[in-house]
Amino acid sequence: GLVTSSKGVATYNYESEPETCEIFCHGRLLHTIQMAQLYPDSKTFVDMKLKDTPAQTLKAFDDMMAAKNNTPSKDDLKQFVEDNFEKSGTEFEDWDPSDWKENPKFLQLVYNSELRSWGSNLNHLWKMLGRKMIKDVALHPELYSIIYVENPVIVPGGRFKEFYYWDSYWIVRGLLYSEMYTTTRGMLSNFLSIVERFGFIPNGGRVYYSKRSQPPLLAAMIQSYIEFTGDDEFAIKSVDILEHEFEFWMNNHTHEINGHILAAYGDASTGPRPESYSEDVKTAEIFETDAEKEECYSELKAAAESGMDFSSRWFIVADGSNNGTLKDLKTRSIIPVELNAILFWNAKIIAGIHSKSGNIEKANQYETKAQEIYRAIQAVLWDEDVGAWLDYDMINNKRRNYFVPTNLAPLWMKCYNISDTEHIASRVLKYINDTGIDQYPGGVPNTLSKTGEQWDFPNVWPPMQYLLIEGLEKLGTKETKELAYKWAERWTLSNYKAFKDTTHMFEKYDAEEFGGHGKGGEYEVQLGFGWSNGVVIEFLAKYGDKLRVAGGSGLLYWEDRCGESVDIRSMLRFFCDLLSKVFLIN
Ligand SMILES: OC[C@H]1O[C@H](O[C@H]2O[C@H](CO)[C@@H](O)[C@H](O)[C@H]2O)[C@H](O)[C@@H](O)[C@@H]1O
Repeated sequence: GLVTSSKGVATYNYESEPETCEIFCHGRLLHTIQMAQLYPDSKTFVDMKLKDTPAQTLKAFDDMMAAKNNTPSKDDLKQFVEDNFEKSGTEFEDWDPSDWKENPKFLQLVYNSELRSWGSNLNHLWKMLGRKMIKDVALHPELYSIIYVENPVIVPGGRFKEFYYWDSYWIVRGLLYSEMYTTTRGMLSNFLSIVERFGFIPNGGRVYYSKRSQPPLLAAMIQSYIEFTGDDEFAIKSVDILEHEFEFWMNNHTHEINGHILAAYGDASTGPRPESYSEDVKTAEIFETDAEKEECYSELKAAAESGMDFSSRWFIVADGSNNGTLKDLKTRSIIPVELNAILFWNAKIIAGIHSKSGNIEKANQYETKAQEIYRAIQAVLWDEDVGAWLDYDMINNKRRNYFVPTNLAPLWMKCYNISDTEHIASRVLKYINDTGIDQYPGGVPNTLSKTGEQWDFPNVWPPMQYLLIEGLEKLGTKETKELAYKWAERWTLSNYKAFKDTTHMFEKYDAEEFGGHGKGGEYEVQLGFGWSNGVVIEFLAKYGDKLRVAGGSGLLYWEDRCGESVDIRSMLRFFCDLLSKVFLIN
């Protein structure tokens, strides 16, 4: 749906939506095909290309249904899909990024030759993950579920063949370290044009994602691009659109809590998620009325907007705890820490761009907005006793004291009283100690609840490790910096072990196993993988002078600590350590 101009109030316009939504977002055809579960992955169908217009396809569908007395067999439906759709993938053409470099400078910052050569592999992976759309998508958007963008994009990988909004933040940072400035700028221009078309950035680059977003990190991507290139002009030209996206969130996603305005995730469509249709129908089966089922679908889609689909983080049961299942999702009633910290960041970045261009009035206006969000976060979400910011439950009017890495998100964008740094650092370190999150060999788990959902224990997610490590690093005390390095080392070496064992980078990893990959949730773990590569490239660039594998600390060191894969060398080292201690004591 198009929206008002960038000077006006940003709002959804539900009237207009992409034409292929008739096929891929809602309606009888989508329902019938997806409920037949023709493919192991529900996303397969909604990524296909139409052979004829949506209207003709719907007519062919109605004719087929009539001919089969409205009870087609699975084979009839398979045949219908084969006759009327093409496999996905035809929307792309080969693309070799012209700005790709064999030896970006970050590689020279990596001391260890094994890790350097891995960094070079990761740099090569950008070529595998690049996607450029054929012009036919622009000429005939009514035949595709993919949203046309002019410039090639780097995608997450596996089943995720289109851009994903928040993934792109870590992808863009990796690309910047790889010095792929043209590709980065192209991706940012795509996003800016999408805000102009949709009023906000959809969850991913498909029409079926077009009524929900993801954590709004475009301003932060532009800030990263400026940091690396010094291209202030690009930011100044983009600032109206950044304002538009910011106002969209503030106008459509906010709630008043104790006199403060704070945002929550949501969604503006009806029905199950098209890409996981039968899964959502099954989850909602337990509800009797259509209205209750619709509420359940909205909660599922709001959780998808958060990027953490799915997690006990969003469960609220009758006693107010998180001890539930997907039927207990109450995402829309929870004020999430990171979303508000990101909105604070947006306002700060916009203020900074205005002050660069000399628009002091606008700079002050956005600085004031940032301060309002900061005050709201401190008043409603910061918990002095706990030592962290906590999500807020609007049903029970209380903070939710459950560990999620995002409880420390404000450290990442310095959304706290800087003159209070020492105090915050000591509270936060105590929180880390109290929650026991530092005890896992494969990284900090997303939550401490084991539900089988992919954003719960024991899965560890690259963007969350990044957020924690960056936050601790920015806090800047000796202890927090040491912990940041320890976690960065563990993360990088665990990813390296997984890569050595499998030759793959994974979308998520396993807290309980050094070098183990994640699992659970509604689809198989994906390979590729955009944000994983981006995070590791940044850690190699930042910490590569200290990181070591084999011989020194590295893999052996971490595996010893996990009590797994203990080999002869590490056993010897253990006994040597023990002997030296005995001699020292005596
Ligand atoms: O198909 C199920 C869900 O898949 C996506 O979510 C997961 O992958 C995304 C791409 O890496 C990532 O951004 C998200 O955090 C993951 O949970 C998609 O974003 C969901 O909307 C979709 O329902």
